[in-house]
Amino acid sequence: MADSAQAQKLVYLVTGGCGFLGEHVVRMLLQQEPQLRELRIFDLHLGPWLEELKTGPVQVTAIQGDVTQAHEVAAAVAGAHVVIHTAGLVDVFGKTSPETIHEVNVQGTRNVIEACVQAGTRFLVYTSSMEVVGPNIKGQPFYRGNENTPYEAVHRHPYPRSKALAEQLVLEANGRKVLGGLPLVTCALRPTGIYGEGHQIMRDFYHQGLRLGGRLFRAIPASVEHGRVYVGNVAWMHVLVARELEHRAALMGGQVYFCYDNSPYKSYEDFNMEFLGPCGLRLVGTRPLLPYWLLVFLAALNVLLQWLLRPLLLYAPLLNPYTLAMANTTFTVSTDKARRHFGYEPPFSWEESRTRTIRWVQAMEGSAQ
Ligand SMILES: NC(=O)C1=CN([C@@H]2O[C@H](COP(=O)(O)OP(=O)(O)OC[C@H]3O[C@@H](n4cnc5c(N)ncnc54)[C@H](O)[C@@H]3O)[C@@H](O)[C@H]2O)C=CC1
Ligand SMILES: CC(C)[C@@H](O)CC[C@@H](C)[C@H]1CC[C@H]2[C@@H]3[C@H](O)CC4=CC(=O)CC[C@]4(C)[C@H]3CC[C@]12C
Repeated sequence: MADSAQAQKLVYLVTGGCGFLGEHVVRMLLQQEPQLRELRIFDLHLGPWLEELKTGPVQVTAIQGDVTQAHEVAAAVAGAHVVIHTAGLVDVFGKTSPETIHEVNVQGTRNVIEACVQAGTRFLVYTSSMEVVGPNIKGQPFYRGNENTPYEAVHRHPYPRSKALAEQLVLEANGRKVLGGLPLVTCALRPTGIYGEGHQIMRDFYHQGLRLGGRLFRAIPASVEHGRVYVGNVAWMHVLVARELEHRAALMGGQVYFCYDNSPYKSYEDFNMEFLGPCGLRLVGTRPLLPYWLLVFLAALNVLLQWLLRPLLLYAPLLNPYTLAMANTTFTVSTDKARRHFGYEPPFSWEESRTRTIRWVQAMEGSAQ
């Protein structure tokens, strides 16, 4: 990338740039990256909001494309200095087949890596996930863990498997010679459960609560903590890593970093109520209203119903065996590796993150407030 002596401006490519995280990364780059000359936004589904971005000083290029198509990826990467690869299928609800999840998340990532090598693009930031680590299929807790905490990462579900395989490809690609002979510098960021404006699962919980008369029913013990991180802080970490990779290649290249901020450790459901409560919903029960065995049965019933109804409609409820197991296993992160390696500090405090998310829920159509 250009050093301070050069006036050269940079070309960034964000794959998945129209997604929940991707949109925040795109907007953060436009606000916070002074070296940006062109921002390419590559996505299967382009959002109409992109048009409003084309009035600024940075050239914004929207590219409708599919990461599973190597030639489309190669065309988008050609000439880029930095690639931020967020595109992926985030499906733990059985909406897509395991093959499709693998094709997008693994082969798509392989296509991005090869495109960087062929094009001479030297810096690649990959959006990995906490799920690469866990919770594992044995339900072992990961309590205030960090990037070096020993943990048996064992996955059967196609989503975490695909993220683990893709992350491995990215880290192994670090140091490969790209066109021109210089080394590729890669880095993987592992967000915990992201929340904030645009979070579809939060939207689903909210609408479920509205359908149930303003109530949600506790299914998970309050003692089971799940790490969460605000989308704006995750976006900032991506921007900062992309900027620092060149100057700190020896330290950061081939590394993984958890995405973290000062969001409190709570159960998944109690954390959601930080935003849904002020918007008129109530979480019924100080402990799970149903015994765990019954939840397991209902989750399995949902899988059967999904299979039976598939020829007619997509039935993909929040409760299934995987989501129940995830929600019931503590997974929290406590680390400062990103601060130590590239000076990351979360720009949004917990209070700001909470306020922004509440305002977004309140603005949702059909709000109870
Ligand atoms: N949402 C979360 O809590 C977390 C998400 N992540 C990761 O962050 C990344 C972004 O996730 P979200 O923003 O939540 O998901 P999202 O579904 O909102 O965004 C993903 C974007 O990728 C695009 N995409 C999907 N398949 C594509 C393909 N074949 N070609 C091109 N674009 C394609 C989608 O159109 C979408 O715009 C993913 O890689 C996910 O694994 C990691 C940790 C937590
Ligand atoms: C129905 C109840 C049991 C309810 O509590 C289920 C909650 C469930 C939908 C979520 C619990 C944990 C979430 C996952 C976690 O935040 C880690 C993730 C990382 C990602 O990369 C993508 C999203 C997710 C898998 C996230 C999905 C929703 C949960 C399973």
